[in-house]
Amino acid sequence: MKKIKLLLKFMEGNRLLYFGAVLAIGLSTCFEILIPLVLKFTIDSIIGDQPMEIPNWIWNFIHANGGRALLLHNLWIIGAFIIILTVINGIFLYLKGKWSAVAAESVAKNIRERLYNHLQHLPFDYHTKVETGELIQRCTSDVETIRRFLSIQFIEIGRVIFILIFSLWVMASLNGTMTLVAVSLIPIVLFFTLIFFFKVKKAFKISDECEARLSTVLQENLSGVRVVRAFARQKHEIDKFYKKNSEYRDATYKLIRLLAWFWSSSDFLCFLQIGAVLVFGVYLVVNGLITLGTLVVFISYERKLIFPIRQLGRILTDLGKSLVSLERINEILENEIEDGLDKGKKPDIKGNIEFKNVSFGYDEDRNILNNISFKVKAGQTIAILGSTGSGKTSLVNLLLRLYDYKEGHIKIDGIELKEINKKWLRQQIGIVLQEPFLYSKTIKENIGITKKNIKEKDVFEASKIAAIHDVILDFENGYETTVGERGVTLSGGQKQRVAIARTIVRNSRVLIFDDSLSAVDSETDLAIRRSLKRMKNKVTTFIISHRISTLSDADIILVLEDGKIVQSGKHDKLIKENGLYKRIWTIQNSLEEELEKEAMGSAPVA
Ligand SMILES: Nc1ncnc2c1ncn2[C@@H]1O[C@H](COP(=O)(O)OP(=O)(O)OP(=O)(O)O)[C@@H](O)[C@H]1O
Repeated sequence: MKKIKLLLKFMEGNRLLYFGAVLAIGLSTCFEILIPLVLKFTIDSIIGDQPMEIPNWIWNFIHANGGRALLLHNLWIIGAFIIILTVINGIFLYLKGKWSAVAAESVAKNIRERLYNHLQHLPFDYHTKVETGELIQRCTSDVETIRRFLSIQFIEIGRVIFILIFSLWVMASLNGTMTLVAVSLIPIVLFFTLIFFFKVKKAFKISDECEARLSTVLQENLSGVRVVRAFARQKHEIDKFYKKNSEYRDATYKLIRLLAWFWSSSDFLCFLQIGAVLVFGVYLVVNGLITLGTLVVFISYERKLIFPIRQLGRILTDLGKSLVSLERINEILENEIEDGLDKGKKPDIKGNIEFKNVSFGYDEDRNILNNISFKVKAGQTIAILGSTGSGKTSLVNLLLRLYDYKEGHIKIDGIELKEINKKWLRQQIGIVLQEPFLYSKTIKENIGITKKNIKEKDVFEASKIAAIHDVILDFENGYETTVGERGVTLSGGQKQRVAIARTIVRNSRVLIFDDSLSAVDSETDLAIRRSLKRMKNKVTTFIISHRISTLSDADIILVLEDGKIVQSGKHDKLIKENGLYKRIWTIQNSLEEELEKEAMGSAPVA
C-alpha cells in the first residue's frame, strides 16, 4: 500500500491525463462490446426471422428508412456500420495510448529528477559506501520499468475492468445459464494468475539483483581498466564477469521457465473455457434454447473476457516488477539528505583555525582521530605527515564538515565549525582531493567549473600558480584541449596541477592539498609552493604529503600516528627528535643522495 501511495505521488500533475486515458479506454470498450451485438442483430433479426430486440428509436429509424427488407438486400450498410464502430474504437485507443504514454514519460522524468536531486544532497558518507553501478541501475533500468508499466500496463487494468463489467452485463441479460458456463473457469484462471504473480515477483527481484551486480562489475572494470591492464588482471576480471554473467543468465532462465510454464498452462485453461462455451452453446442452439446470434455474441465476448483476465497475470507481474523497482528507488529516497546543509552562520573567513581535543570516528565504537589539538594562524602553512591510514584525510574532511567531530572543538576565526553553514564553508575552503577527478570537458572548462562567469585571465593566473600554464599552451589546442574521461589524456602530474588550478581559481582563504603534489616532480612542487606563498591573499594552507621536501618549509608540521599527533613543530626541530619524521627524512635523504651519485656516475665525462 505504501508503494502504491508512492506511485500515486509520482503521478502528481499527470493524474488528469491518466483520467483521460482511462475514460478513452472505457469508451473504446463500449464500442468493442457493441460490434458482436450488431452481428447478433444481423444474424437473428435481418438474415433470420427473430423479433428485433432493439431500442424503439432505432427500430423507428430503420422502419422509416425501408425496414428489415432494405437491410437484408443491402448488408453492406451493416458492414459500413461495423467499420464506423471500429474506427471510433480505434480513435479512442489512439487517445488512450497517446495520453498514457505522455503521462508515463512525464512521471519517469519526475522520478529521474527527484532521484538525481536527492543524490546530490545525500551525505558524503553515503557516496563512499554505495556502489556506483547499483545507483546507475536504479536511476535508469528501474525508472524504465516503472515508465513501461505506467505507459502500457497500468491502463490495461482499466481495460480489464471495463471489459469484465460490460461483457458480463450483456451476457447475463442474454442468457443466465450460458453466462454461468462462460465464467465457470474464470475464478481458476484468476487464482492461477495470482499465485503466479507472487512466485514471479520473487524471481524478478533475484534477476534484477543479478543484473545490478553485473552492472557493478562492468562499471568497476571500465573505470579501473588501466589498473587491470597494468597488473595484467584481465583473466581475473573476465572470470569475475563470467561468473556474474552466468548468475544473471541462470536467474533469467528461471524467470523465463516460470513465464513459459504460466503462458502454456493458462492458454490451456483459456481454450478450455472457450471450448466449454462453444460446446454448451451449440447444444442450446440445436435445442432452440438460444439463437445463433446469441452464441456468436458469447463466443466473441468469451475471447474478449478470458484473455485479458489471463493477461492480468502479465499485468500483475509487471506491477510486481514495478513495485520492486519502486522499492529500490525508494531505498535511495528514504536516505536522509545531508542535515542542515544551508543553515548556520556565514562568516567572512580569514583562516585562523584551531583544533582543540578533537576526536572522531566513522563508527561509534572506533575512533580514527584522538585528542587532536593544534592552532594555525591565517596565512600560515600547516603540513601533515603520517603513515597510510593514520587519519590525515579524515582530519581535513572534518574541516569541510563532510563529517562532524564527536568530541572537542574546531574553530575558524573563533567560531565553532558546527555553527557555520556547510554550503558556505565548502565554498570558502578549497580542497584538492587525493584522486583528482576531471570532467570530459576542455581544460579551461575544468579549471573554471567551480566559479560562475570566470574570467580568462583568472584561469591563466591560477594555472600559472599551479605551474601548468606553459604545459597547457604547448598543447595543440591550448586551454581548449578536451580532457578524456577522468583526464586520461593528461599525465598524473598534469591532472593534479589542473585540479590545483581549479581550486586556486576560487580565491579561497583556506586551501587543502590532500597528497595532491605526489605526482609532480620536486622542482615543480617547489615552484607551486613558492607561487602559493606569493598569492595576493593570505591563504591558510594545509598540505598532506609523504615527501619531506614538500613539508619542510611549513610553519607547523604535524606527525600523525594511529589518529594521534605524535610530533609537531618546524622541520629543524623535528629532524633533531627521534621519531617518524626523522626516520622518513633520513630515508628520503639517503635515497636522494644515492640517486644523485648514480646520476653523476652515468653522466658523460666532458
Ligand atoms: N568513509 C569511511 N568509513 C569508514 N572508515 C573510513 C572511511 N574513510 C576512511 N576510513 C578509515 O579511517 C582510517 C583513516 O583513513 P584516512 O583516509 O583518514 O587515512 P590517511 O592517513 O589519509 O591515509 P592515506 O595516507 O592512505 O590517504 C583508515 O583506517 C580508513 O580505513
